[in-house]
Amino acid sequence: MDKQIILLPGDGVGKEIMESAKRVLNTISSEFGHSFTFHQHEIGGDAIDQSGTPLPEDTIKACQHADAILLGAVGGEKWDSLPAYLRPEKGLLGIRKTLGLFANLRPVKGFSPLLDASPLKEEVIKGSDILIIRELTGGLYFGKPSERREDGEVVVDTLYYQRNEMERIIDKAFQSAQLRNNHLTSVDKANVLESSRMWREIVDEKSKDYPDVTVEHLLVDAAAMKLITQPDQFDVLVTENLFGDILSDEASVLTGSLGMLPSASIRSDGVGLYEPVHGSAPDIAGKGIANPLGMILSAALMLRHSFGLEKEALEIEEAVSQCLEQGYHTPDLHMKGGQEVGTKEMTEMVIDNLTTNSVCEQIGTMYA
Ligand SMILES: NC(=O)c1ccc[n+]([C@@H]2O[C@H](COP(=O)([O-])OP(=O)(O)OC[C@H]3O[C@@H](n4cnc5c(N)ncnc54)[C@H](O)[C@@H]3O)[C@@H](O)[C@H]2O)c1
Ligand SMILES: CC(C)[C@H](C(=O)O)[C@@H](O)C(=O)O
Ligand SMILES: [Mg+2]
Repeated sequence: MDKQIILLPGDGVGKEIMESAKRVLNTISSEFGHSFTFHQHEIGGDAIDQSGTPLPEDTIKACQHADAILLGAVGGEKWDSLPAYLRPEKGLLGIRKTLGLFANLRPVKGFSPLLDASPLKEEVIKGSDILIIRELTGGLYFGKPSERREDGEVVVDTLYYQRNEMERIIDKAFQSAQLRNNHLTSVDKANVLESSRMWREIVDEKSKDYPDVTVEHLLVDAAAMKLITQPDQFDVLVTENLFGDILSDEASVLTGSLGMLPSASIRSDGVGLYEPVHGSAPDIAGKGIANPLGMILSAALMLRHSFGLEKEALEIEEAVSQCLEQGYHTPDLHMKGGQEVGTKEMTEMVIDNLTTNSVCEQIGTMYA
């Protein structure tokens, strides 16, 4: 299979972990006889430094013509004092919006060797397997106006959604629930927000089209509590943009580290963008200790979702699982025993396991 893949390493640890993903994909392509061609472009702070904008035109064009996109992370202190419209994060929001990537799938699946790496009790997190579906191109992130008023004393952010923007993500969530365990939790703040009332109304309307799916509504504050006290109550969780951002970082605690979570940003058809859930981690950037697994697992999601390469995706997931079973872990994973390694060594171990795996064991798909 011949594929053109755009790499957007971005800033901080983004560059370090992108190298890991590229190496793993090169291994997969030579093992399976595919041809992946990589084209690297700038986004975020890196792009501001090079071209004065967080999302250059040539990056947009390249992404529009690609088969898939991998993104590392954007942001960092260096650019913190820039006005909001020029910050690195605008590059990420811009590419998501420009490509119409309204559905962000964030699978939260614990690997058993990491049960003791979480501060939560083993019996609580055991078997955690949740698919968070986050609306990605609407809500507070994109509503206008978003401004500080002239006298400097008033600020406004606008939570704006059109009905169809809610309908399409809710449909996606019901369909994902049907491919998993037919249970959907919808998270909102319908006791306060008008937008959440419309959201809940749509979920109830849509549930008639998916009679096999049981639906539970939760208010976001209670959902945040239940996510880490009774994670087994969740299977597919759907929510709007900001709630999904916050809940997914919280849910990463179930897996032992934020560095473990992959994600897929997609639309109904066309190109998909794959990115770990975490950011540029300025506190550890440049030290060679970032956990590359969220990025590597994002590459596996890309193979599965954009290219239909299920076997190859499973091979990567299995190789990651084997590394952890062998005790290899980066410092963010507070595993008892085992061997602490850096980004490069961890990547090396994944590649080692990939090249020695003769049979691919089915470990279940990361998301439906
Ligand atoms: N997708 C993205 O590009 C993205 C996502 C979140 C935050 N950000 C940006 O990143 C910058 C830093 O934000 P933050 O510090 O709040 O969040 P962060 O996700 O970068 O880091 C939060 C904590 O998690 C740790 N961490 C994150 N990824 C890790 C990894 N792969 N391995 C080991 N530890 C890891 C960090 O060291 C830090 O302690 C900000 O500019 C923010 O806007 C970007
Ligand atoms: C960097 C930021 C704009 C981004 C978001 O809030 O969407 C990040 O936190 C994420 O989760 O992908
Ligand atoms: Mg986030």
